[in-house]
Amino acid sequence: MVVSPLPPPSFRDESEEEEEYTGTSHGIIQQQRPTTDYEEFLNEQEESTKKMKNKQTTTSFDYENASDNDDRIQIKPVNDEDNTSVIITFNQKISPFIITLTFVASISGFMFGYDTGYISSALISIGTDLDNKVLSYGDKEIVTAATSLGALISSIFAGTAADVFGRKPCLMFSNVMFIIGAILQISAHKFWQMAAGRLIMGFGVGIGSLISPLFISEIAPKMIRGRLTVINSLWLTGGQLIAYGCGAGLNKVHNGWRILVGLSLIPTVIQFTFFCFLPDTPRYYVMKGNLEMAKKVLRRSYVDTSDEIIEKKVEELAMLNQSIPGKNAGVRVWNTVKELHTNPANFRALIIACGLQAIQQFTGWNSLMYFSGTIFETVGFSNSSAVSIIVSGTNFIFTLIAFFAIDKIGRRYILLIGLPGMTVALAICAIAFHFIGIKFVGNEAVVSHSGFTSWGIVIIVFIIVFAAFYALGIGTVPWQQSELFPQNVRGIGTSYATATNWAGSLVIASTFLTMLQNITPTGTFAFFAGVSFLSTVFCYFCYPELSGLELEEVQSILKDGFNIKASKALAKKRKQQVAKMNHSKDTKFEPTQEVIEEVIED
Ligand SMILES: O[C@H]1[C@H](O)[C@@H](O)[C@H](O)[C@@H](O)[C@H]1O
Repeated sequence: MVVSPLPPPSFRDESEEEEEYTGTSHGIIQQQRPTTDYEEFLNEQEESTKKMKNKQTTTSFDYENASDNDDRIQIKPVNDEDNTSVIITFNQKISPFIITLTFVASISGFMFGYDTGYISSALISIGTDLDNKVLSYGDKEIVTAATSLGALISSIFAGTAADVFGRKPCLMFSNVMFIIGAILQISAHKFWQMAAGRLIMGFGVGIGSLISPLFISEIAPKMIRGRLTVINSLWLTGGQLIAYGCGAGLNKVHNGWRILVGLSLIPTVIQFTFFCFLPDTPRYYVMKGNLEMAKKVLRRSYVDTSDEIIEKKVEELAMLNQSIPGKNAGVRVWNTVKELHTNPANFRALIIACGLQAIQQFTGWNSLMYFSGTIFETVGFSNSSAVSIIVSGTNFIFTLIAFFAIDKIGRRYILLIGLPGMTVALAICAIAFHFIGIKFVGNEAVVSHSGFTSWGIVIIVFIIVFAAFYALGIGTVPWQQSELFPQNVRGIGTSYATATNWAGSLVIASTFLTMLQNITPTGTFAFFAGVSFLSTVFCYFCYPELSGLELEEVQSILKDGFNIKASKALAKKRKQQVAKMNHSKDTKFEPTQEVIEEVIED
C-alpha cells in the first residue's frame, strides 16, 4: 500500500466513490479499497504506520548535528508505548496567544454556570410577572428543566457539527442562541415565552459545554492540558457562584430577574466579538486538510519553536489523523459511529467518558445545588441564598485546587481521593438525616425535632465536605473527555459523553424530590453514597492516568485494555522528560545536547 505523507481531509468530497466501511485500526492513511480482505487491509495499515513511524524516528531529526540552541527534542518510544506513540514533542511554553484562546473559549463555561445558576433566584423574584399569576410548582420545574433539555438536544448534534463546520463557528452559533434566548426571556410577559427562551438558551449551553473543553484540549500544550481545561470548569463554577451572588443582590429589586438574565448578554457578546478575530484549532485544520492554517496557528502558539519543528509536528498530526470515508455527510457520520463502537480503543474511551459523566450526575451534586436551600431549611437554617452561596463557593474553591492538582498529581489520583471522600460524607449525611426524622408530605418537609440541632450541624458540615470532594475530582475530571478520543471520532465521542451528562442532570433534578418523599432523605443519601462507592471501584479499574500524554498517545494506552499500570508509567516518564527540559532551560534557555542525548538513550 502506498502511504502518502499527508492524508486526505477527514470529510471527503461528495464526488468520491462510496465503499462499505467496516471500521479501522490505528493507522494513518485511509484509502478507498474493497473491504473483502479487511483483515489484510488492517495489517497493511498497521505495517505502514510502523514504517512511517520508524522512518520518522530515524530521519526527522538529526541528533548528531543538533545545535545547543535547538528547541526541539524528540522522544523515543518507551517500553510502555508501542510504535504508534507520538514521537515529536518540543518545548511547549505557554504563550499569550494560547492563554487568550483558552480564556475566550472558556467564556462558554461561564455561560453554562451562569445560565444554570441564575434560575433559582429568578424564579423567586418573578412573582406574578408572567401571565399575572404566581408560577405553580410544575411551571417552575418546566422553566428550570427547559435549559437542561435544550442542552441535551443540542449536545447530541454539537460534536458532528464541530467536525463538519469547525469548533469556532459552533461556539459562535452558541452565542447567537444565548442572545436569542436571553432576549426572549427579558421581554417575556407570558410563561411560554419564558420557557421558550430558556430552551433556546439551553441549545447554547449544550453546544458550549461540549465544544469549549474540546477546543481547549486541542490547543493546549500537553503538560498543562488538564489545567487549561479546568479553566473552563473554573469559569463554570464561578458562573454559578456569581449567578447566586447577583440573584441574592437583585432579589428585592423590581424586575430584578430581567436584569439577572440581561447580564448574561455581556460575556456572550464578548466571546462572539473575540472569535471574529481568532482562529480555529490546529487539529481541526489538519482534519480538514488545511495544513497551512494549522502551521500558522501552531506558529502563533509556540513562538519559540522553529518552523522546521512546526512543519514536522503538523506532518505528524496529519499522519495520525485518520479519515472516515463516506459519500455524503450522513454516511460519514454513520461510519464514524461504527468506528466509535467497533474500534476497541475508541469503545474503551467511550465507556470511560460516558461513565465519568454519568457518575458526575448520579452522585447527586446538582440536586444538592438546586435544593440545598430546601434541605438546609429543614435542618433549621433559613437563609437559603446564603446557603447556596456557601455551597457553590466551596465548589468554586475546590475546582481551583483541582486546577493546581490535575496535571501535577494527575487526574486518576484526584478522582480516587474525591470519590471515597464523597462516599463518606454522603454516608454521614444519611445517618444524620435518620436522627433528625424528616418526612416529606407533598413538597413540604415535616421535621420531628424542629430548630437547630447538632445533627443539623453535622448535615450542613458534611454537605460542604461533599461539595469539596466533588469539585476536586468528579466535578472536574469528566470535562477532560476530549483527550480520550482520537481526532476522527472526537466530535461524536464527546457528544455521547456530554449528552450523558445532560440526560443524567435532567433525571436527577426531576426525581430528587420524589426520592426524598418515597425513600426518605436517609435512603436518598445512602443511594448516592452507594453510587459513589461503586464509582470509586469503576475508576480504580478503568481510568488510566492521562496527564502529560499527547492527545495522540492516549489511543496506544487504550488499545488493548485500560492499561492502568502502563499509563501511570508513561505519564511519569513524560513528566520526567519535561522536567529535564525545563531544568536545562533554567541554565541555558534551551535543552542542551546532553539532555537530548540523555532522553534518546532512556
Ligand atoms: O462540572 C460541572 C460542575 O460541577 C457544576 O457545578 C455542575 O452543576 C455541573 O453539572 C457539572 O457538569
